[in-house]
Formats: sequence, structure tokens, C-alpha cells
Amino acid sequence: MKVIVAGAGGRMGVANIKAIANHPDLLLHAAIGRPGSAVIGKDAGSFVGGDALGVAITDDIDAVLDGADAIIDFTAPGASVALAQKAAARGLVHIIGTTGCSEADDAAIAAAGAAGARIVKSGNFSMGMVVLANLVRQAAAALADYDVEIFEMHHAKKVDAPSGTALMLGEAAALGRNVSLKDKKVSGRDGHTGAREPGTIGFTALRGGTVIGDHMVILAGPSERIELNHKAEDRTIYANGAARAVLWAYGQKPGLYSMVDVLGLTD
Ligand SMILES: NC(=O)C1=CN([C@@H]2O[C@H](COP(=O)(O)OP(=O)(O)OC[C@H]3O[C@@H](n4cnc5c(N)ncnc54)[C@H](OP(=O)(O)O)[C@@H]3O)[C@@H](O)[C@H]2O)C=CC1
Ligand SMILES: O=C(O)C1=N[C@H](C(=O)O)C[C@H](O)C1
Repeated sequence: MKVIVAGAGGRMGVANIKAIANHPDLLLHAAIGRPGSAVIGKDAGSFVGGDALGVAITDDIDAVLDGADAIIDFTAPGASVALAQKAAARGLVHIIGTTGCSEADDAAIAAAGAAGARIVKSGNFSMGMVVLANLVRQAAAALADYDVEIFEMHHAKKVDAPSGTALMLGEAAALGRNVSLKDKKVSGRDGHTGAREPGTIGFTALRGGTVIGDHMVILAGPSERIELNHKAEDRTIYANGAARAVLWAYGQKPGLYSMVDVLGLTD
């Protein structure tokens, strides 16, 4: 399958180019950078420190869509919405790792799925995190009166908070309790907050250094607490998950899917 990597100059763009270059069933069809970026014109393989791939990074997505099967996109919300619309027009697979999307962005992405794109979107593409989210759902359901708090820490360059993963874990806890995260979310406590309101789901975000991604879900009850932890050690876990999602989505009908669908997790 022929894959376009968007955001080629970014941290995840580099990881995605490497993952495709090393994948037996995927071929790098094109790599896209932002107009004006210093990466435009460089060979994608050499840029990520490997062998030359004969694919020059371009800023012209429309010029490389012919012949492509899929787009892997870890960029920014506006770029992901625009790419979803292009994927819909051509029935392409579109893997979206971008976080920080607004409700309107998510609605536009869902509309692109309904209009012909085969989209897999996830706040986290690592296998371990998808399994952890499943465990959080089960724990939140079983310990229905325990306080759920979600902690995350990321590198100093991250621009959105709470992280997409933290929100995904919050959604899993909310699903386990049959409530809406929107109604229960409490983020960034400061000052005289009053006592914790039972049933809420709390979020704390830390930023600093080069941390790739630490997440912890705490279920705190009377005289005990459970801590469910995940620590990312390398961005290849996300890139490998995205590659796996490409291969899975190719065989699906148009629509919007998650990594739970890709892994076939039902419980
Ligand atoms: N779901 C998952 O598993 C994971 C998701 N992420 C998410 O992926 C996204 C990217 O993360 P990361 O690689 O660390 O970030 P970077 O800032 O390193 O990379 C983002 C890339 O996207 C490009 N870009 C940004 N805005 C636009 C735009 N409007 N049009 C075209 N290109 C654009 C940037 O270009 P330029 O450099 O020129 O600005 C850059 O190359 C984030 O939302 C992050 O949270 C990250 C890791 C895992
Ligand atoms: O920006 C990042 O780096 C990451 N973003 C994703 C998120 O927002 O959860 C996934 C991972 O935690 C790294």
C-alpha cells in the first residue's frame, strides 16, 4: 500500500517515515511538509537518518494524491480536517493521530468518514494504551463510587492539554459508568475549589523536558487506591500502531473508526 505521511518534519512525521520505510507491506508514496518549512525538497529517507528513498518532501498535497492509498497524519487540527476532506473525495484511508481537535473539528472529520474516507482516529496509537483504556473502563464500572483522577506528563513542546490520551482514558471511565465525560470533567484545579464533587473525573497536565508521554489513571476509594500506569519510551509505538491501522482500514467500508476497532477489542 502506498502511504502519504503528513507533517513530515515533525516528531511523529519522522517516526512515521521510519516505520513505513521498515515495513514490508507499506511504501512511502509521498511526504508532506508545511509550505515554507526548511524540510521541503529534502529526501524523506535521508531526512530521518536512513537510506535515501527517492521521495522529496513536498508542500503540494494535491500533486501527490494520485496513486496514493492512505494518509498518515499527526499534524494539527485544521490540517487534519482539510486532509480528511481530501481523503473523502478519493475514498482514501486516513489515519489521524492529531490531538486537540474541537467539537467542530471532530464533526467535520466524522462527516468526511460518512462522505467516503476510511478514517481511524485515536488519541493514542500504541497497543498498550488501547488495552489500558479497556482496563480503565472495566475498573471504573466495577468501582463505581471511587474517585477517578487522570494525570499526564509530556514534553515541553506539546501544545494541547489535557492530552488526547488523557481524554481518551476519561471517555473510557465515563463509558464504564454510563455517564458523559462532558458533564463530569474537571480540569486544572486552582484556588479555593471546595470539596471534590462525587462522580467527577479529574485531569492534571504537566509539561517539561523531553517526556514522550506518561499517563496514570487513579481510582481512589476508602482506604485504598488503584493506579493504572502507562509510560511511552519511544515514538515507534505510535508509528507502528498507525501502520497497523492503515492495513486494517484498507479492508473496511468508509467511516470513522477507533483503535478499539482495529484491535477487535470487545471486552
Ligand atoms: N495519537 C497518537 O498516538 C499521538 C498523537 N500525537 C499528536 O500528533 C500531533 C503532532 O505531534 P508532534 O509530531 O509531536 O508535533 P510536531 O510539532 O513535532 O509536528 C507537527 C507537524 O505538523 C505540521 N503542521 C502543523 N500545523 C500544520 C498545518 N496547519 N498544516 C500543515 N502542517 C502542519 C508541522 O509543521 P511545522 O514544523 O512546519 O510547524 C509539523 O511538521 C499532535 O497533535 C500530538 O498530540 C503525537 C504522538 C502520538
Ligand atoms: O503530543 C504528544 O507528544 C503526544 N500526544 C498524544 C496525546 O495527546 O495524548 C499521544 C502521546 O501521549 C504523545
